[in-house]
Formats: sequence, structure tokens, C-alpha cells
Amino acid sequence: MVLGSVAAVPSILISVSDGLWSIAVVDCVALLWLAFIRRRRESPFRWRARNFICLLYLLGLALLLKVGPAAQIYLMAGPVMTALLLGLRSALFALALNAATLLGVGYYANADIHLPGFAGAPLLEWIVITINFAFVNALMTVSSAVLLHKLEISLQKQSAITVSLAEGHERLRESEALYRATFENAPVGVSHLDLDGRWLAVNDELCEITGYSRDEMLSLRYGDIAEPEDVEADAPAMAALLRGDIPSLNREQRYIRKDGAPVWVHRRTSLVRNAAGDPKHLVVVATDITERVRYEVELEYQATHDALTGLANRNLLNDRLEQALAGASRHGRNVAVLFLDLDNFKIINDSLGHGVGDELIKSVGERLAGCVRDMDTVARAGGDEFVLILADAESENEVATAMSRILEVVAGLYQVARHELHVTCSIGASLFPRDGADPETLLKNADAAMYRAKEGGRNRCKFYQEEMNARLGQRLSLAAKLRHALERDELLLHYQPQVDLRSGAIVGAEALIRWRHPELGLVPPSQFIPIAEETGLIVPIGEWVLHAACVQAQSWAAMGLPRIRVAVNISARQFRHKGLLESIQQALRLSGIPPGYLEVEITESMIMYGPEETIRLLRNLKDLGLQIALDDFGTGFSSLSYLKRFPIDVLKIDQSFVRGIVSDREDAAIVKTVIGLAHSLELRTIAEGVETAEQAGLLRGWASDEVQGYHFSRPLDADAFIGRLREGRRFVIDG
Ligand SMILES: Nc1nc2c(ncn2[C@@H]2O[C@H](COP(=O)(O)O[C@H]3[C@@H](O)[C@H](n4cnc5c(=O)[nH]c(N)nc54)O[C@@H]3COP(=O)(O)O)[C@@H](O)[C@H]2O)c(=O)[nH]1
Repeated sequence: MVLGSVAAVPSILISVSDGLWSIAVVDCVALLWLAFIRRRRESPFRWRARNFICLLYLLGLALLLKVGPAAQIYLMAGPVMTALLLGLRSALFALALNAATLLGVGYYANADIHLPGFAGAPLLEWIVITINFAFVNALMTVSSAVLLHKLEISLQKQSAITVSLAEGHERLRESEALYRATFENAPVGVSHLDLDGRWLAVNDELCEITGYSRDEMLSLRYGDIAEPEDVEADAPAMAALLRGDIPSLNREQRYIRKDGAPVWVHRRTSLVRNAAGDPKHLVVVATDITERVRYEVELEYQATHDALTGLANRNLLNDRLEQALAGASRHGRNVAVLFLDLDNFKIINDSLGHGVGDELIKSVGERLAGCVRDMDTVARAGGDEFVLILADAESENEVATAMSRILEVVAGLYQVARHELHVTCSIGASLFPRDGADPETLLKNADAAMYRAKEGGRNRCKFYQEEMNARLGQRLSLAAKLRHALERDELLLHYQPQVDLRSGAIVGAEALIRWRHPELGLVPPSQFIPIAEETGLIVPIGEWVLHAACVQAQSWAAMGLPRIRVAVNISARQFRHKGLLESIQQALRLSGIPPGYLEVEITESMIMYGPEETIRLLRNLKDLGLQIALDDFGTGFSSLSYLKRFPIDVLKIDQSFVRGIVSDREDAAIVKTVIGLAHSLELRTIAEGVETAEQAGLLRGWASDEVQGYHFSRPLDADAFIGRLREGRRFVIDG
């Protein structure tokens, strides 16, 4: 509009002053039209562009007619502007229109343009003018169109780049937000470190794991919270990571929390390189696995330790033994394997209950652990059995000394709940390499030696000897044969007289079992009674003894022989067996023997534990009217205060004391004291194992009631015993 005004207003003024009214009108109309187009801003662009081009064309045409060739300039502007505003196709049309207009107006209106050499050919002249005009006009139009097109393409590209940049920026922002959210909210510790191990970024979870605040973490290095040995162990793998030999580094290790507590983490470290491929940062993802590690440690502990004592169990024992043997082989050393079993533990367990038994086992375990060096192992093999590995044992003597010490330590007094308990143990030892080259053999041989120690009288230790395994085999074969002894009627009773010291008369008989095996001959009770105890066969065998002894005693009376007591040994297992009372009642009923003529012998060791329960059981027996004798008196640790509460009738003084009464003043003093004690408690005494007249005389002098022993008679079979009763002989005892 400004340009139009700048061009039109001077033209109007000049035209008016020159009286060229038509030109002034044309300029005015053109200006008004331009103003009209300008005001129609809301109209479509193409409509306004067409109006403007139309204005240019008509202005050019009008000025060509009125002003002449100078007006061609207006015609020329039409196609150029069309190209700019409406595109090349419209511009070509405008160009063609221009050419036609110029040719028509020039030729017909005879515009004042002439070319030299075309004087006689005006049409040709105008064709040449038109071609030149059109050529120049086309040049301008096409160049404008091409320029515009290129500009457009360039603008489009620019705008595409701008869009893409904006999109990229948005994507970057989203990605950054996603990364931030992931980093911050990850349920694992995520961190970035530089290659010197400085923390560059840490998330909350890592702070939680380490106990440090974010700021504190950022002032630390990796080495400040890692165990030094882990850092050292990591060095080769870190070097491999930096070289690109491995994609990442996975480790389970400890971090040290701010409060000093260790925390187990699974750490995955990966490397970030710069564009040039050089290592730049480390990304460390740490997961807290403390609970899992704790659980694994717990499981491992449970799999290798005994739950009751906390000692090594069989698994760990085997491992340790293998290690000890490997070490000993390398250095040419010995290893001792000690198999230890508590004596009479079953009695304690049965009489005082498993709670007390467990506590005792724990205490024994603690004592054993205190007996050995750090390099040794104490394991609980099950029940009341323990195994000790003495690694690097120098000699058999050293092992013997260790075993003596263990016997001593175990044999001390135990205070469990309200009970004061005495317990002893038997130990068998085998030596590597002498007695075996592998754990299994060494354990088996130590076990065999332990059995031999038990047989030898308990509270002792034995080294393995080759024949022990053969004995163990014999024991097993004996156990198998014993199972058939009852049904095959291989058992019988012998009777040993019990003599009244005042009258010298036989007043009782102890029934002593014998086993006559078709191949083995007469097997002594010392060999098969312990096997019967272990296998439980003692219960039916004991029942048989009771019945047989009662029937036999009644038959003596039936034969008119003097009525005497029959004493029957009751084993520990039998004593605690529920059926004992009924079994005795049945024996009494079936035989018809008056209850007062049946004496049951229980040993001191059987009543040592659980006095209340023992008193109850003894009362039940006493209620039947039986006599109760306490056998082997003096060998156990029974409390004298309990003794007076037990409903017993007889104290049988153990033969180990009686044996020495002539030569040993202490034995003599003990026996005298026991006799005095028994009498003050109104108990009868029987001194057993009397082998000489001298012993018998002393015992008579000390006022023992009865005696029993080889001096008077060995145990006799039933017929021989009947013969002895028939003799009616009275023994003469000098004292
Ligand atoms: N539960 C059961 N135990 C029983 C039964 N029968 C026997 N036994 C126990 O077996 C052990 C060995 O008995 P045994 O070989 O019969 O020996 C007894 C006597 O022969 C022996 N004795 C007797 N007098 C003397 C002697 O002067 N010297 C000497 N060296 N030995 C002698 O003592 C054994 C009897 O001991 P005790 O029982 O303590 O009175 C033995 O422990 C028997 O208890 C059974 O049926 N059931």
C-alpha cells in the first residue's frame, strides 16, 4: 500500500497538472482497489492475491494503452508477483496472458515501440518484441518462482529441523525425567562414581543401605565403605572391566555402614565410556542381601551343627576329619579320633525325663569343648555319643593323657535343674594312620574301642586293637542268636546260696541266668546281659527269669524242703518298663510263692537318678509284699539322705569291697560302716563275693546278717541246689 501510494500519488499529481485526466483516474482507481484489498484481511489469501495481480495487470494494460511502452514494467510485475504469491503454474498463465496482451495491444493499438529492420513487418516486429519481453519476464518470473520454491524448501527443512529439535528436546526431557525417577525410586542402591572411586551421584536406597546421608556419601570414596580385602580382591577384575575384557563386574561383598555394622550387598559394576571410547564413569547397582546371607549362614550352621549343643554334627565332623587327615598325610602326623559315650545315660533320661537328659548332654558338650585345643573338633554324633578329633596328635601317650583328662572332666558333678548328677563316660580311640586311613574306618574302630571300654567296666578309655572289630562282629552275631534263645529254651537258672551268718543256714538263693547255646556252649551273663539290655531283649528275658525263679522256689517248698527266699536280678531297663509290676504279679500268682519269699535286686546305679520316680516304683513293688535288695551297694553315688526314703529291705555290699576287707583297711572300714549304716536304717545286709573263711569271719564279727560267695558255694544248677538244700547243712563261720 505504501509502495503503491509512493508510486501513484506523484503520478496523479503530475497527470492532473498536465491535464492527463485518464491516467490520474487509472491511478486513483488502482489506489482505491489496493486499499480495498488491504481492508479485506479476513478474505482468503489467494482471493486477495488474485485481486492484487488482476489490479497489476489491468494497471499495466491501461498504462500501456495510455502511456505507451514505459508501462511494460507494470505488465512485467504481474507474472513475477503471481509466481511469488500463487506459484509457478499461475505465473506461467500470467506470463502467457502478458505476452498475448503485449502482442495484441502493441500490434493492434500500434504502441509506440519500434525495432530497426522491421519497418515493413509490424506483426513480426511485435512478435519479436513480445518474445523478448516474454523471455525477460519469464526469466524474472521463473527465477522468482525457483527462488521462492527453494526458499520454501529451505523453510520447510528449517521447520522440520526445528520440529525435530523440539521433539528431540522433549524426548531428552522425558528420558531425563524417566531416568531420574528410576534412579531415585529404584529399590536398589544406584550410584555413579568417577574412576578414582569418588561417589558422584547416589540414590536414597544406597543412603539407606549405608546409613550415610546423600551429602556424606558424596564426600566419600568407594574404599571408605568397602572392606579393604574386598577392594584388593576386586583389583584384577576392575582392571579387566576398564580394559573392556568383561562387560560388568558382579560381586557379593560387605559395605561398612556408618554405624560400623557390616551390610552384605550384591554389587554390579559397569563402565560408561565417552565418545572417544575412554572409560569415564562407573555405574554401581547394589542390592542389600544381608537377610539372604544371614539365612544362608543360618542354614549352613544348621546343616553343620547339632541343634542341642551347638557342637559340630556328623556332616561337619566328616569334613573336619577329612581335612585333618589330609593335613596329617602331608606333614606325616597322627590324628586321634575319640568316640565317647556316656555311661548309664539312658537311666537318667528315662528317670528324670528328656529335658534333664538334654541339659546334661549340653553341659557335657560344653565341658568337652573346654578340653580341646582350637585346632581340635568336638562333635555330637547323636544321642549321648560324642566324637573328638585331636588333630596333630603327637603320640599314643599324648592321646592317653588327653583321654584321662576328658574322663576326669566329664565325671564331675552336674547341677541340672534341681538335680545333682554324676555321669561318667567310656572312650574308644583310633589313630591315623595306624588304625585306619579314612574317616569311616577310624570312626568305626574308635566305636569298637569304646564298646570294649564299656565292657571293661565303664568310666574308662581304650585304644583300638585289631581284634576289637572281630569282637564287635561277635557281639552282633551273639545278639542275633540271643533273639532265639527264649523260644529255643536255651536259657536256664543257676542258684547261689545266701547264708545266714548267725545260724550258718541257707536262707536264700540268688537266681543267676545262664545261656546254653548248642554251638557256643555255656555263655556267661556278663557277655549276653549287656547285649540283652541294648537290644531290649532283657524285658522278655527278665520276665522269663521271674517266672522260672518263682516256680522253682515254690517247687522246693512243695518238695518239703525248707522255704527260702529267691532273689531275682532286675535290670535297669526292666525296672522302668511299664509291664514289670504286672509281670511280677503274674509270676507270684502262677507259681503260688508267697510274695515275702521273692526278693528283687536292683542296683544302686538304677536308683541314682529321679528319686521321686524310683520311690514310686519301689513302693509299688513293696505294696506287693516283696523284699527289695539294693545290689552292688557302694559302687554308685547314691545319696544317703535318699537311702532312708527308699522302701528297701536289704543292702548287698558289693564284692569289690568285700574282696579287700582282710588286706585293705579302707575296704574294711567301708564295709563295717555300711553294715552299721544299714542296721541303723533297719536294713538287712548281705555281703557278696565272700571267698575265704577269713572274710566270712570278719563279716560275722561286724554283724553282717548274711553272706554269699564262692567260699560257701558257687552258683549251682537247679538239681545241685536241691541236693544242697536236702543236705540241710549249716556252715560253720568263725569270727
Ligand atoms: N538282669 C539280670 N542280670 C543277671 C541275671 N543273672 C545274672 N545277672 C548279672 O550278670 C552278672 C554276672 O553274673 P554271674 O556271672 O552269674 O556272676 C554272679 C556270681 O557268680 C558272682 N559271684 C558270686 N559269688 C562270688 C565270689 O565269691 N567271687 C566272685 N568272683 N564272683 C562271685 O557274682 C555275680 C552276682 O553278682 P550280683 O548280681 O551283683 O549279686 C551280674 O552282674 C549279675 O547281676 C539275671 O537273671 N538278670
